[in-house]
Amino acid sequence: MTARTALPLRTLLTALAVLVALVLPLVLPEFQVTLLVNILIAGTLVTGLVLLTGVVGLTSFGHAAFMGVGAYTTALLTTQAGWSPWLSLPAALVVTALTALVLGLVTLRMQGHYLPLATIAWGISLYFVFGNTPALGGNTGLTDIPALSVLGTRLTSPRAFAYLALLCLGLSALGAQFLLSSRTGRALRALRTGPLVAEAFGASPFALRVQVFVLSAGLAGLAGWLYAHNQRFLNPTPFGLQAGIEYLFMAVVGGVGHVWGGVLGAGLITSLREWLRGTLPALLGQQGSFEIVVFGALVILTLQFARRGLWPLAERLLSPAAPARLPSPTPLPRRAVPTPGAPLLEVQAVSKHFGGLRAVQEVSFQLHAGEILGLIGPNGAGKSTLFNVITGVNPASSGRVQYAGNDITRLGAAQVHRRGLGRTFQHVKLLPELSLLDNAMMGGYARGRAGLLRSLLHLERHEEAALRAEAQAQLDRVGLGAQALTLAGSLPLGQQRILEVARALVADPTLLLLDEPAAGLRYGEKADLAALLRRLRGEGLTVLIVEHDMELVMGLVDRLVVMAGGEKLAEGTPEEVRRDPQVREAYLGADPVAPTGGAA
Ligand SMILES: Nc1ncnc2c1ncn2[C@@H]1O[C@H](COP(=O)(O)OP(=O)(O)OP(=O)(O)O)[C@@H](O)[C@H]1O
Repeated sequence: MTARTALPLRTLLTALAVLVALVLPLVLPEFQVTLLVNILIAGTLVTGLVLLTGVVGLTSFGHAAFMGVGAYTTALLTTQAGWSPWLSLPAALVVTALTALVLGLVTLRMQGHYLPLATIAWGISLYFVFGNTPALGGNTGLTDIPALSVLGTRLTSPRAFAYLALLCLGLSALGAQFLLSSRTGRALRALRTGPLVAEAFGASPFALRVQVFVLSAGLAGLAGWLYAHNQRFLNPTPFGLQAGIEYLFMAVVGGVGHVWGGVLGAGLITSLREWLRGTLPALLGQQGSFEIVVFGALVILTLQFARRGLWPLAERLLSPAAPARLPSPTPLPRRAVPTPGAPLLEVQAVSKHFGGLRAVQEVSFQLHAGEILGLIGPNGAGKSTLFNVITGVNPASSGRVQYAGNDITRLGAAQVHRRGLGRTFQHVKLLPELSLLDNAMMGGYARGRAGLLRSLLHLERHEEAALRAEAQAQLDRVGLGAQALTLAGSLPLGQQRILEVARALVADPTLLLLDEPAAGLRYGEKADLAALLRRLRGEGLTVLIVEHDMELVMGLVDRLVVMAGGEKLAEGTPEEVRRDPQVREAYLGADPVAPTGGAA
C-alpha cells in the first residue's frame, strides 16, 4: 500500500484563508464590505510598518502622513491634471518614496528615542502642509476624485473595490514575506540586534535602514492611493498623528515582527474601532474618540501578556514552516587558501586612544597562515579594543593593519569582512526566532548580490539555493547539520557559539577571529569547541582567538600574544609565555595556566 503524505496544516490553513478572503466580499452585507476595504487598505500600510518597526526596530509614528502624500498626489494629478488613476499610481509611489528618501537621509542616522521623535515631528509637519495648502483643499479637502476603472468597469461598489484592495494587500504581504526570507531580509532582521552583526557580514546598516524606510513609505503611499480612489474625497484627518499611532497599534497588537500579524492587527483594530465608535458614545452618553483609550489599554495588555503580539500565539500551534523550495544549487566560488606559514595579518604599532585613555599602545605582531594565535591578558588589557581595530569596528588612532599584503587600517567592518576576515562575538549575537540554517545563511551575505527589489520579487532563488547549500555544508562541518531547522534560541550556549562559528564560515573566510568564544561554556562544551578549532586549523583555516580561559588557550594555540595595560607584554609559544616573568607578574604572580576570571 502506498503511504499518502498528508498536506501540512499550515498549507491547508493558508488555502482556507485565501478562499475565505476571496469569498467574503461576495457574501458580506455591503456595510461590512466597506469595513473590509478599510481593513485591507490599513493592512497594506501596516505591512510596511511590520518591516520597519517589527523587523528592523525603527519606530515610526508618521506613516499615516506618507499615506497622505500618496493620497494627495493621486488626488491632485487626477482632479487637476486629468491623469488616469492608473498613471497616477506610479507617480504617487514615486512622490511618497522620494519624500521618505529625503526624510530618511536626514533622520535615519538618529539613535534611540530621537528617531521616533523625528517621525512625530515630520508626521505633524506633513499633516499641517495638507491642511494649510490651498491647492490641496486645506481642511475642507479635495472632492470629485475619479473612481478606478478596470476593463471599462468602474470600481464604485465596495464589493468590486475590495478585490483590488485584496490584490494590493496580497501582493504587498507576499513581497514582504519573500523579502524576509532573502539575503536582504536576513540583514534587515540582524539590524534589530544593532548595526554590528549586519556590518560584520558585509552589509551597510544605514543603506538598509534607508531602503526599508522608503519601502515601508511606498506601501503607505499605495494605501493612500487606494484610499483616495475608494473615498473619492480627501481631507487631512486620516493622515494625522492619531492615525499614525493607530497604525502602530495594529502592528503591535497583531504581531509586530510578522507580516500576517500586521494584517491580523489591521483587521482587529479597524473592526474594533468601528464597533466602539458605535457603542461607546451610546454607553457613555457623550461624543468623543473614546476608542483610543480602549486601544491604549489593549496595547498595554498585549505588551504585558504577548509581547510579540497575537500572531506568534497562533503560530505556536503550527509546526514550523518548511523552507521554501529552491532550484538545485550551483556551488559558490571559493577564496584561494593562503600559503601555510606566509604572513597573513600584520599588526604594526597599532594604538587606540579613547580621549586620554590609551587602551592599546603601539602593539605589533604577525599572524601566519594556518596557525592559531591566542591574544590573552588580564581584564582591561586592551584585547577587545585591538580586536575591534583589526575587524574595522573602531578605527586605529595610529599604526597600520595589513591583511594578505593589503592595508586595511582605514576600512570599515563591512569592507574588512569582504577581504576574508570572519568573526564571532563576545556576547552571542544570533537571531533566536530563526532556524540555525537561516542564521548560518546570514554569514553568506557578502557572497550574494540580490538587493531589495530582486528579493521582493523572489528573483534571487538561484543565489538563495547556493547560500542555503553552503550554510547547510558549514552546519554539517561544525556538527550542527542535523538540527538545521531548529530555532537558534532553543540551543544551549555552547552550541550557539558553535553556530556563530558556522555562520562565520559561510562567508568562506581565510582568517577566523573569535572573541572570548569559551565565555560561559561548560567543560564539555569547551572541549567540543577546542576540537572544532583544531579541525578547522587542520583544514587550512587561520584563527585569532581572544580568550580568558587559559586552560583552553594553552592547549589549543600555536603561539600567544600577551597584553597588559594596553601594551604587548610577551609573544611566543605557550611554553615560552608560561615561563615569562613579566607575564607571571601581570597575572599577579600566578601561573597563567591557572584559571582566571569567571570564564576559566
Ligand atoms: N568605547 C570605549 N570608550 C572608552 N573606553 C573604552 C572603550 N572601549 C574600551 N575602553 C577602555 O579601554 C580599556 C581596554 O578595554 P578592553 O575591553 O579592550 O579590554 P579587554 O582586555 O578586552 O578586557 P576584558 O577581558 O575585560 O574584556 C579599558 O580601560 C576600557 O574601559
